[in-house]
Amino acid sequence: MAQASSLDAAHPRFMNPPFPNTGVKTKSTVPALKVALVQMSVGFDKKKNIQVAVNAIYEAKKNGAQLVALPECFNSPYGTKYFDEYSERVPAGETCAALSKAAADTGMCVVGGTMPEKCDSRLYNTCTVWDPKGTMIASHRKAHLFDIDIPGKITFRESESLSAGNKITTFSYCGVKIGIGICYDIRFVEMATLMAKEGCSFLIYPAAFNMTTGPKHWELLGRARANDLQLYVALVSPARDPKADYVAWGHTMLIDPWAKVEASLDEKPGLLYGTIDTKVVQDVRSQIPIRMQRRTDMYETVNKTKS
Ligand SMILES: O=C(O)CCC(=O)C(=O)O
Repeated sequence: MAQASSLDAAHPRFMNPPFPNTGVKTKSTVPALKVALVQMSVGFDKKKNIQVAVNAIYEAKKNGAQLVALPECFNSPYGTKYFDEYSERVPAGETCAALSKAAADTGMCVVGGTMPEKCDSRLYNTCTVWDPKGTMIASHRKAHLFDIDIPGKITFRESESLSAGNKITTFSYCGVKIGIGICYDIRFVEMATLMAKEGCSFLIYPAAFNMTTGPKHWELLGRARANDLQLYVALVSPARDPKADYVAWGHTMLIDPWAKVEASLDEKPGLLYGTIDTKVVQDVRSQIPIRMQRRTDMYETVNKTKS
């Protein structure tokens, strides 16, 4: 079961003990992973953003999480005009140093939301992943750039300043194979399919939907990917700031392999806790065996990023 607690940088408060001592499947022979999803406020002060994230990582640890995930653009305002100024080399910059230290200090896996990454003369929207020793074990550059035009509602062209990544990113932690996509990446079922084909039971999407597509598609897409691939999906958003240039939808959520929303936040800052139980993944996949029933003689999704 997943539960929420509130997050405030200065005054952390706990609404619920997130992981009851008896509730987690310690006797199961298949892996289970306690996770915390951080819906934090993001402003113009980069150092403060990093500190809020680090505080949340410590709060997650105090509440028993083994893995903590931050939202898209957690160290920078979201907008093409900000990416260059807030960008850093990966893993050389202050943001990576803070994430590495927080992972090592807490002994948790930290999925570092996203940050603008500078590499040569290019900018990427990049998620870094840190193991409990503080070593970077994966990084994902957003592969599908958010270029849309809904007249009168929202026009956004990430490709004005960002370059796209070109690989599928998965890693293993505590026996659970995990895949990473970033925000708009979730709209592309092929990418999620390839992550599932690599063995993932859990997909994490640091994301920042907006006030137009958020209410229409946020939950729908999360549940669709969970249902298509029969796995857990986490959508991790910044908290909503109505005064920001780009107003995030919020509603961080964890969805189970039945495509049920296990728990979700509203638009305010908070931490969401839940358990990834790979036994549930196995159950759904054996009870509705679509993975065995695909007509690969008719169609197939192929990873072209590998040689
Ligand atoms: O797909 C959407 O509607 C929103 C995507 C987005 O905000 C992003 O990729 O940053």
